[in-house]
Amino acid sequence: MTTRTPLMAGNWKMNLNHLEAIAHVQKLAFALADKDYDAVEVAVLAPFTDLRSVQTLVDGDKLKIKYGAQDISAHDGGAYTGEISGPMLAKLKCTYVAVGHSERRQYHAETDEIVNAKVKAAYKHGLTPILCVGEELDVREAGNHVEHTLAQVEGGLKDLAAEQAESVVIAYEPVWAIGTGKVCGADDAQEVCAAIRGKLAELYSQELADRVRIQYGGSVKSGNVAEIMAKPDIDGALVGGASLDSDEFVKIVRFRDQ
Ligand SMILES: O=C[C@H](O)COP(=O)(O)O
Repeated sequence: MTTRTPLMAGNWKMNLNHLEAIAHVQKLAFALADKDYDAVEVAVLAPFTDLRSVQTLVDGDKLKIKYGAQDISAHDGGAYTGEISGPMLAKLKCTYVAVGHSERRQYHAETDEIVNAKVKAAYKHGLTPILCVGEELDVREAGNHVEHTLAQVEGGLKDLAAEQAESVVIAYEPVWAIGTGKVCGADDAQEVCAAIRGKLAELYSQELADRVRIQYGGSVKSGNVAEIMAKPDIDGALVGGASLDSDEFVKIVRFRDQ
């Protein structure tokens, strides 16, 4: 049986300046112990302006917390005002980068083609993409949520070789459950996460599908994380709001105790 180490990632979104980021990571580092890191991989996805500060802290104190960015340019460099490239993130020793978050798709018109180009840019520079997928409320109400989400998975991974796809992290985030306090039921989340694993098996192989970590995201808190993590195809959480509270995020990391 394949064992997948759960990945608990805090997506800070556009919160915490670089000083607040240092204080926040210090609190996490103080609270988390080796036994936590043995059981769970812990990561923070910080705003670009925080990454150097987070890197300095993590390197300096040899912290086991991983970190990454919330977006990446599809381009390696050049005249793309405001963008941040893969080489820049790699230089900051980022491990992860979120790609195709619904807020990027919604507010920045990111299509599956753009998301696919960003996933490829991440791999090109040694970063692990967290490919975010999930349906809007009207799609769920119409009963098309599985089909919609699987199309995003396929679009995001288009033309990727198995050697790359085997390390991808997929975050299933139903848009209607993000920041709303409305959690997708654990059974409903499991239904889609199982379908995503099935899609990976179809695109690549069952062996590869069994190795890929699939997270759930959308109003995850210490009070609901255990139920979500009990589902066989859910291997972690992408946590927004609750990751800004260090005590709450530590409880989420320790989901087995909740
Ligand atoms: O990336 C994280 C998700 O958008 C979830 O955000 P949330 O936990 O605030 O609902």
